[in-house]
Formats: sequence, C-alpha cells, structure tokens
Amino acid sequence: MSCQAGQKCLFLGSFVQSKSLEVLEFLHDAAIFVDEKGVIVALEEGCDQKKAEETILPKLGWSIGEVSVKAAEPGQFFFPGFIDTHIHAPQYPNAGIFGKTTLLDWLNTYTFPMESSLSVLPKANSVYTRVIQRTLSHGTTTASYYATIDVPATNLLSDLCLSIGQRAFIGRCCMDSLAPDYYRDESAATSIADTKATIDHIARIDPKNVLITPILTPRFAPSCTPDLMHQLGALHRETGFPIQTHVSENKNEVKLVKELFPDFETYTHVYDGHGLLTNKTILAHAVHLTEVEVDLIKKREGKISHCPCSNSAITSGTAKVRWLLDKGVEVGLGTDVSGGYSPSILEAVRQALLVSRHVAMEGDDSTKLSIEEVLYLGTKGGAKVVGLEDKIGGFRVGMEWDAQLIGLGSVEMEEVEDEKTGPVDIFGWESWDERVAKWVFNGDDRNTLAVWVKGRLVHKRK
Ligand SMILES: Nc1nc2[nH]cnc2c(=O)[nH]1
Ligand SMILES: [Zn+2]
Repeated sequence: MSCQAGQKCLFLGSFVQSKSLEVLEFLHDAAIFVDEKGVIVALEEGCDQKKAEETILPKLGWSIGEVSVKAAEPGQFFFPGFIDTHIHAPQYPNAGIFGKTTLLDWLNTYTFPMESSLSVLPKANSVYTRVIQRTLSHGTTTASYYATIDVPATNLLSDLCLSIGQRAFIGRCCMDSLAPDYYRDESAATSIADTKATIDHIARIDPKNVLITPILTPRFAPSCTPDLMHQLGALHRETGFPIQTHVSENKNEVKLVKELFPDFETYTHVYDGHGLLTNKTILAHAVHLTEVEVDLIKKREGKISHCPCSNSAITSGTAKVRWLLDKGVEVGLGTDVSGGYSPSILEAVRQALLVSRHVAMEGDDSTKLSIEEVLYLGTKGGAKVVGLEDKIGGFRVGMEWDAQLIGLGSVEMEEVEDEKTGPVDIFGWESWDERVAKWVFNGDDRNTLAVWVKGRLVHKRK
C-alpha cells in the first residue's frame, strides 16, 4: 500500500539525511510515523514492522487497520525531498538552449521571448504542468519559482502547484526598466498592483500558506527602477513575504549595475539601499561578490542560491561556495532553469561538487566540497534559504514528510543492466557512503521511485 495524504503512514527501512554540513546520517531498520496532516510524529531506530505495530502504534493511539505501510526494500532508502531555491518555470521549454550566449544577450535572445509567450494561458498551462511534474519526478518537493510579469499565468502556476502538490514560492516577475517594450511592466505602480493581485490570489487558494507562499521578485537591479525597488521593499516590510532576485552573476551585468546605480558602493548595496536585503532575501548566483558584499549579506542574514549548472552553461563564472560557507552565509542550490539546462537538483548537487573542484584548481584545495556538503546544500541548506528549516529538509519529529524513495538497481553482479533502474546496475557490494556517492554521480530520475510532499504521494515511478 502507498502512503497518501490524509492517511496515517508508516515508513520502514533505511533513511539517509544530512545531520550537519559535513555529516550524513544513516538510519537503518528505522520506522517513521506520519500523521494525516503529513507531520512526522515518531521516529524509531531498530524498529521493524512487528515492533512498530505492537509497541509504537498503541503509544500513538493508532490502530493497525488505519495505517498504510511503505517499506523500502533492501538497498533502497528514503531521502529528504530536494529544495530548488531558484528556478524560472516559464523558461522550461528553453532548457538546453543557450548557444554561446552570456547573461545579457541570453535574456534578449531566448528568455524574454519565451516568457512573454506564456501570457497565452493554454501554453502556460501545459508548460507549468510539465515543469511541476518533471521537477517532482526528480525529487524536488519545494521550489522557489520565478513566473512571468503576467498575472493570470502566474496565478495559474500557483493553482497548479497546489493541485499537483508541490510546495512552492511563487514570484510574479517585476521589471519596469531596461527590458523590451513587449515584455516590461508599464510602471512601478502597475508592477506593484500586479504583484498584489498575485498575493491576493494566493491568499484565496492557500490562506495559511500551507503549501504556496508568494515571494516578491524584483527580477534584478538592471530591470527595476529605484521607485519599484523601494515599493517592493515597503511591501516586504508590510507583508513579511520573502524576496528573491539575482546578484552579481556576470561581469558585464555587474558593470551595468555600476553604471545604472553610480551612487551605490556595490551591486549588493543597491538592494540594501532599497530595503530588499533582509534575512528573507534569496540572492541567486553571487558569483562575483566582493568581500564587502559578502560581509553585508552576512550582516543582513541574506541567503544565497548557488546555481552551478547555469553558471557554467552561460559562462557566468565559478561561485566561491566554500568562501561563502566559511563566512557563515546560508547557501542552497538552484537549477536556474533555463540558464541551467537541467530541472534536477541531483544534477545541481553533482555540478556544485565539480565547480568546487574548478575553484580548487585555481590553487586552494580546501575549496573542494564533499558529497556530504553538496547533499546538505540540496536539502537542509535549501530549507534554511527558503526559511522552512523547521518543517522540511530532514526527518525529525515535528517536521513534515517531504521525501523521496531512492532505488539503485540490481544488487546481483550477474544481472544485466535494467533500463528501469538507471545507468549503474551493479549496486549492493559497496558501503553506504559509496552507494550514496554512486547515486550522486550516476543517478537520475529513474532512481526516484516515489516522492511525497506533506505526506501526499505526488510522484510514483511507473
Ligand atoms: N540566470 C538568470 N539571470 C537573470 N538575471 C535576470 N534575469 C535572469 C534570468 O532569467 N536568469
Ligand atoms: Zn535565475
């Protein structure tokens, strides 16, 4: 029986999660009890189904008949759902298309035309449905989405996340400057009014933000007037909703910001000066930050979304993640579809590891990130970046069941490769640490057997 929302569920088997940045925790022969609301109410180690049913269920006041059981098979494991701290839903049809462009010409060549075309609602419906289903199939249980400037399409993205069951932050993109006529907010006033229209819509469909939360989204400083940024800063103070934007992704962009905002010391100071750098701000990329900027971000407790696939694809640069972590800044991972070519956070996990090696090749070996560290960034780190660390990113009593079941192919050396289980078919002889490393480097959505958000089964591999 599969566990569904609204049911009491018992999950049995092996569970892997980040204990800290450096340490992965392996719980074997464990049992996790999830109530009808999708909340973890008990976690027992050394507990098989018999013990769970005979000793724990009575303590919880649950009867066997009302609990559905999902047991991981030997070699399979439950892992916290991935958190994508930065993804552009309307850019999904462009994934993999970037040619030799860099940020500013990439925006004009590919991105603005595609985003603007999604004001046609049937198209938005099919693109948004696909991106939600595809990211869920890769284990992304929470996504911080940029939508477009169009209110109905942005509201539709909220509706679809809620009905399909993905936890999401939904940002109507604000851009009233330096963008083409066909794709720009008319004024700061209309940009704010349209942002409020999406906030009101989300208040109607999910008033307590159980699954869906609005996020204020000034696209990036070059496409926002000071007036718009000031008003978004005021809206943030008034509503408490988080903020997402881009910072210091590309050298020409940094130069442009200097030209557009000559009175500010740095790019980061532009956001800070407009009330947009707070402990609820997610800054994507942060590739070319100076030390002064990182210190300011730390002081304001701002968060960073590291987007390694995108930074390599559109040649933005190599973000210095070890440095950011050593400075005490919270970092998560973003796919940044479609600057990033892949909707998979597992791909971002592996690219974060590889990019850290490119940084190391510049001379400092200590910058290399470990498997443990990059998996932390994709789960617990991401949860801190989106401000949900008490709810998601790990398995603890009181947290919600946002999880994926991972299966890694055959354990028999003699078996031939099974298309269904992924590119690596010889699993089972290695240690658990090695097994997780093999998953990180060779795994894909074929290994993501099932995905739950807040206790609801939202994806099952066919
Ligand atoms: N990667 C990326 N950077 C941006 N900066 C402003 N807009 C964008 C965008 O859509 N993608
Ligand atoms: Zn982006």
